[in-house]
Amino acid sequence: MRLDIVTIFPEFFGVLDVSLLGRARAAGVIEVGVHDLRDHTHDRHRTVDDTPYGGGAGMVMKPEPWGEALDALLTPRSVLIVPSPAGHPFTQRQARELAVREHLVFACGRYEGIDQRVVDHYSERTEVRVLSIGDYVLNGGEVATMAMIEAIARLVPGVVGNPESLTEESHEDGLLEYPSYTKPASWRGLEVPPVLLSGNHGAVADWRREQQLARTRAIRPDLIEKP
Ligand SMILES: Nc1ccccc1-c1cnco1
Repeated sequence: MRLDIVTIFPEFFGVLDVSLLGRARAAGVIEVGVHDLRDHTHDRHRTVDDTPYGGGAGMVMKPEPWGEALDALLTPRSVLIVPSPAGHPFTQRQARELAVREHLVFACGRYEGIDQRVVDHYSERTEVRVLSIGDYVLNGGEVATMAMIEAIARLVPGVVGNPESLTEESHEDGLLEYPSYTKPASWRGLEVPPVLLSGNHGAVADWRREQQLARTRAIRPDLIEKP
């Protein structure tokens, strides 16, 4: 898989050289390119934004630099991902779908966003996904991009050492994960649930499933499909 990121803060992604993704890059499983949007400006001030048509506060990112930057990166097999508070929810299902794609290009917008014609133009030519990581306001797409890259990259074969560890996790099966415990069996007067010490694997599996359902009902009833 190849990831390309376009941003006005390329230094923000320096951290990708360490952590899980760093190993994946070293193993050649994932290639990452970070590109400065300002390299696609041609004025003395390297301008990437301007005032919004129709008035209003803030600035909008100009379409021309984005057009030049994305033309240089996108191929018909790419997916253009645009983080946005107005996007479709980024979910584990999205992460799984994107983890098997060849080429992801992330467009990190700032200010009040990117001129809408950029999404409209590329939607005619390639797959575009406008995605939100949650219902809150960030200053730009970089943090959202980092979160999505971590969620996606860890699903790419060869990135995580033990693929088993990818299955029993929250949202992987549509439910929240069960509570976990380790030694000591007693800590500050709190005991590990006895079933987990019983050695009865069937009983442990049943208990864990019950815990998943109870937790999901209590914390995220929205995740439980309506009949
Ligand atoms: N708030 C934002 C501002 C700019 C780019 C993305 C976002 C975003 C993405 N998911 C939630 O918010």
